[in-house]
Amino acid sequence: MQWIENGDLSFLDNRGMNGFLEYEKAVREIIAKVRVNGDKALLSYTKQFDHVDLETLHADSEHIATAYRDLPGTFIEVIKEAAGNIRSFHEKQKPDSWDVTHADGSRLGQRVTPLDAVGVYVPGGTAAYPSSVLMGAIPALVAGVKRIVLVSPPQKNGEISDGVLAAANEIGIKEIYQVGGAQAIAALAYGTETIKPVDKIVGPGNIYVTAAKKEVFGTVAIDSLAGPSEIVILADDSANPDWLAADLLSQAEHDPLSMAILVTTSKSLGKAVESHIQKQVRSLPRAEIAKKSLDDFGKIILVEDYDDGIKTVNKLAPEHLEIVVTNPEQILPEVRHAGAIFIGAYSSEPVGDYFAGPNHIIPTNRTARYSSPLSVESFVKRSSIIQYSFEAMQNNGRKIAEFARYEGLEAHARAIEKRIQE
Ligand SMILES: NC(=O)c1ccc[n+]([C@@H]2O[C@H](COP(=O)([O-])OP(=O)(O)OC[C@H]3O[C@@H](n4cnc5c(N)ncnc54)[C@H](O)[C@@H]3O)[C@@H](O)[C@H]2O)c1
Ligand SMILES: N[C@H](CO)Cc1c[nH]c[nH+]1
Ligand SMILES: [Zn+2]
Repeated sequence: MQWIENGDLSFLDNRGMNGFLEYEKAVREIIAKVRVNGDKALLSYTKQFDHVDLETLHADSEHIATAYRDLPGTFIEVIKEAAGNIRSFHEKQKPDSWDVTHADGSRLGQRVTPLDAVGVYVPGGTAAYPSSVLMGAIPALVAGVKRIVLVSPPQKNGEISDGVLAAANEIGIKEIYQVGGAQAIAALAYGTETIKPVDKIVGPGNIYVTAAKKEVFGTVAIDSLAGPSEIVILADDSANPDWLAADLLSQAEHDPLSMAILVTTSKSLGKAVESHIQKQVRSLPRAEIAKKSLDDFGKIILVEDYDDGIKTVNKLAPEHLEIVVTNPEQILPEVRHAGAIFIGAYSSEPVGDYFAGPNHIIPTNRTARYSSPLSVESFVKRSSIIQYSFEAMQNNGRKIAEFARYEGLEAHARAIEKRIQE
């Protein structure tokens, strides 16, 4: 991990969307081929990139039954409980339609309607993510989306992961295709013989998936350009270095491009966290990924005091922020930019990844400055309702016509004036 003791955060300039450029050409070609060759291109790319020769794009419905047989019953219970927590949290986010009738009889309002069809991308290249099935699809279910399509690449054994299928089945998602990468995004956006297009694509994925989402944006909506996972921990001497090391590793193990950062007022804590990381990383199955991520992007940033720490955190605008200081409640109101904020020693980041209820699809790459975690809002749209009465038109028509004429739009003015009584 690199130590930063002079407040220099210029490393942030090298993250962000710059990396997309080198993948854009490859991804454009994949999308173009899917548009022309449909299912045939999906099957051929799955063979090329996932090394699986599929007979069908549909997830095998018999496999759902065997997935249940092969998974431990305790894990199914955990999926059910996590799904319940995620559903309850998202139920609170439901936006309401409203309208107001004024004294002159005019009615103004806002009507909220769910999207018709959405695609949920569930990553599956280097690990399977049943948790992302729950996080991607439950807010869509709560919003009332009728058609939810799940895509995820087949695993090395040639099939979609048991856990992904079981999680989808638990929440009633039936339309599932075993295809991933940029080709899956192209299919969701433009449609193929088997996969009918959707209106919005959500969910995280690797650089190919994200570059493809950027490319199809406009034809469909997307949730965000979610980059590799990030964690920032703001800690003082009161924190347990062994636990902090474990939390930093939890995100470093996702991807060699993940970013794990400790911001601390205590040099001795930093040193202790560093040595715990070295001890812990060796025994991790994904040690190589975690090591690469920490070597390339891991940082220990030494700050003068809490104020300096908060300023640093706000500049980093991380996906996940843990606040592990003596009095975290004092810090919380000062945090302006962070996707999810975990408070105190027991709120370890994986609590949010799997179980607590808030969504784990969260803005990365400093986009927490202006965007929010995936939510029920992501799956609805609003229509404005405008109903003018005779009286409202007589009271306001002349003002509207004046505004229109100022803009040089005579037809607008006349449309209004036809309705005004002399
Ligand atoms: N933000 C979140 O909520 C969240 C959740 C889970 C995972 N993640 C992130 O999602 C990512 C998952 O990545 P992954 O790779 O494991 O799975 P993935 O499903 O995103 O990508 C796998 C696909 O990439 C395509 N691909 C691989 N090599 C290619 C190549 N050379 N050319 C073209 N296409 C290629 C293949 O089609 C393959 O199916 C990680 O970065 C992880 O951190 C984020
Ligand atoms: N931490 C990831 C988001 O950055 C989400 C996740 C899924 N499974 C485990 N973790
Ligand atoms: Zn995680």
